[in-house]
Amino acid sequence: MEDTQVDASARSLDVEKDAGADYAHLTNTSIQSFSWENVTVTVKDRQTKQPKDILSGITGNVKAGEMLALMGPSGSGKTTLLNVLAHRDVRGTVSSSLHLNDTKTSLRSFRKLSAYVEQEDALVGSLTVRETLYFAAQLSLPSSVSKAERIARIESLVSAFGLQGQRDMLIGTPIRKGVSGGQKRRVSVAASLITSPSILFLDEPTSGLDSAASFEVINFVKEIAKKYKILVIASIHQPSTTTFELFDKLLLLSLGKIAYNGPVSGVREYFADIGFDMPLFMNPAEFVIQLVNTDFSRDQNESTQRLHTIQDAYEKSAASRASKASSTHDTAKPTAISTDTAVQVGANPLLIPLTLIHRSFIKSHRDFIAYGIRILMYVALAIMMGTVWLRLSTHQSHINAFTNAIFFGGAFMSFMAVAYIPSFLEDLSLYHKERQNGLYGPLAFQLSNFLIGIPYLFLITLLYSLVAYWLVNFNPTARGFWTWVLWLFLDLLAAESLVVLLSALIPIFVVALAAVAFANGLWMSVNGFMVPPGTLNVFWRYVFHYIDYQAYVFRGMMVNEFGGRRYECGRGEDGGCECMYASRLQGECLIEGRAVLETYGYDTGSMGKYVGYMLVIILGYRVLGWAVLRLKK
Ligand SMILES: Nc1ncnc2c1ncn2[C@@H]1O[C@H](COP(=O)(O)OP(=O)(O)OP(=O)(O)O)[C@@H](O)[C@H]1O
Repeated sequence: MEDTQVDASARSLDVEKDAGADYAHLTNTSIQSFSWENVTVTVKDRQTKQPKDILSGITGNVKAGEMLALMGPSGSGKTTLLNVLAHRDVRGTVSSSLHLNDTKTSLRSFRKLSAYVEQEDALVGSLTVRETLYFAAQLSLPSSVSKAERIARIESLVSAFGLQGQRDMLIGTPIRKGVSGGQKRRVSVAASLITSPSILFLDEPTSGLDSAASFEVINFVKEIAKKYKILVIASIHQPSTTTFELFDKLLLLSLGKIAYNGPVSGVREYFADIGFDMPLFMNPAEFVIQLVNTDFSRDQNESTQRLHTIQDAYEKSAASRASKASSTHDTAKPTAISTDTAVQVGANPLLIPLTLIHRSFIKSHRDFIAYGIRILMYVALAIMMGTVWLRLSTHQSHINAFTNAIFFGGAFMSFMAVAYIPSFLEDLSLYHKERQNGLYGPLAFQLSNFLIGIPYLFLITLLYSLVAYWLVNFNPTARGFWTWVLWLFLDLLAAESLVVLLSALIPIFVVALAAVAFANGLWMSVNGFMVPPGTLNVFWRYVFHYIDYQAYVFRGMMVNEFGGRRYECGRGEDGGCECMYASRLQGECLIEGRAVLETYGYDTGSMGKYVGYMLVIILGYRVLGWAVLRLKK
């Protein structure tokens, strides 16, 4: 089952895998230094509503092949600084001066040159390690990078991160065990390096890992940084001593200001010089964090005083002067960044939806719980419906049962689209992370989501109809069957598009669930079954009935059943003919199905028009869904 196209193409080039172990293309030759001066971020304080600096005057730099640790107590501003440095969106007013080599950075050049690894892995659990890197390459590399080169990059990254043994292992889903937590992190970092960035940002790369796994992850990153001259900036909580010592530099923050900025090797000496001796055998990372943390101190005044002493000492220190000097620029002679050696990021936008469809396809056929269970649920529902309304006859006493079955078939099936919410929210979270990394936008996501849904929803429609339609004994003609399939398929397409719209708008599981259930409840009550359209009061009719996709599905299915069928009337005690609906065939003791339709105000023509309305509604939901994703950052 796991023998996919990806494996096949990768295997065909297996001969190159060892050649890729030391891959020159990963080497950064364009960026020698990245520096930042006076980074200040001001927000409107939540409580006082006054301007508040959550970062002020942060200056620093990192050089090719160096690894900088951004540390500080919780709330000290690490994430905010990391986001400013990575040119990501930050709440508040940002003032900063960022330089690559000696050149002021631009967002465009920076995106091409850097990669950002989020705290939470943005991985698809049902892909293998190698497939993950393959899709990262497909989504981020331009078509000018040949297939052989892609494979070489993948293989070199697999070996650089010590993942040879896990190459064909799944990342892992909640029900299928995959690689370990530390290996997952390594895959995330490796995937972000596929574009050969010069600067790598890591947000809490060791969170959730034990100290051995943390050391392993950071050690791999360190080796890569040294070997390929990559500049690494990582925010990190409390590393163990050995992990801490892997970093070259430390930028220690507290309450938005610098408490220390300099070599890791000089921490002990520096703090001893300003009057804070580090006990022997103490983890230096723990020592410095405790020193600048004011949150849990018994004596708040004392800890605040101590922090001010440390921050003032840093301000006056040689380390601060050195940092400022190396972050100041000779703007008269800027060194141009050679963009020809910098990687060209960006896959062909036309191919991105195809790559996303390919990825979803692998995910759907491996992730049985998410997809197979839903199919089984629909088949079970079909059996339930077919046996409840079992073999209805064309006697007039079954007309109501037919109508109820039609309502249930359309309305309940669209209601069950709520089962798609968890899977969609998972895809949405991956999309948000990949969008932040500049891989693709809402259009590619919407398009691929819609296209991948089509065969799947058609399969559900067909399975459901094959069982339920014939068991119930709806209009037993091939034309009748396929017309029913068409309406149910459109129904599910609309229901799923509604799920996408509402879940994109409110991406919280329980709230999205409530919103979709409410919307479906509304569409059910005004679709014409509960209250015939002619009787429905004007507000509900004009505001909601005409934009209710379930109304067109109910109408279409009703016309399919009653448009051309006849039903036998009953016989009274005197043996006379008693028809529930009057029609031209009353003399033959029959009811023409159209008489049933008339009570709802339905005519039998214009099917094309109503199918058109459905397509407009589906398109409308998708366009709105796209707009929501576009507006939400
Ligand atoms: N509007 C605001 N009003 C007041 N304080 C704010 C506002 N916005 C952000 N902050 C504060 O700015 C600080 C910086 O947050 P940031 O997430 O960068 O810290 P952090 O060091 O990454 O924290 P953690 O380690 O807990 O993730 C926090 O203390 C936060 O409460």
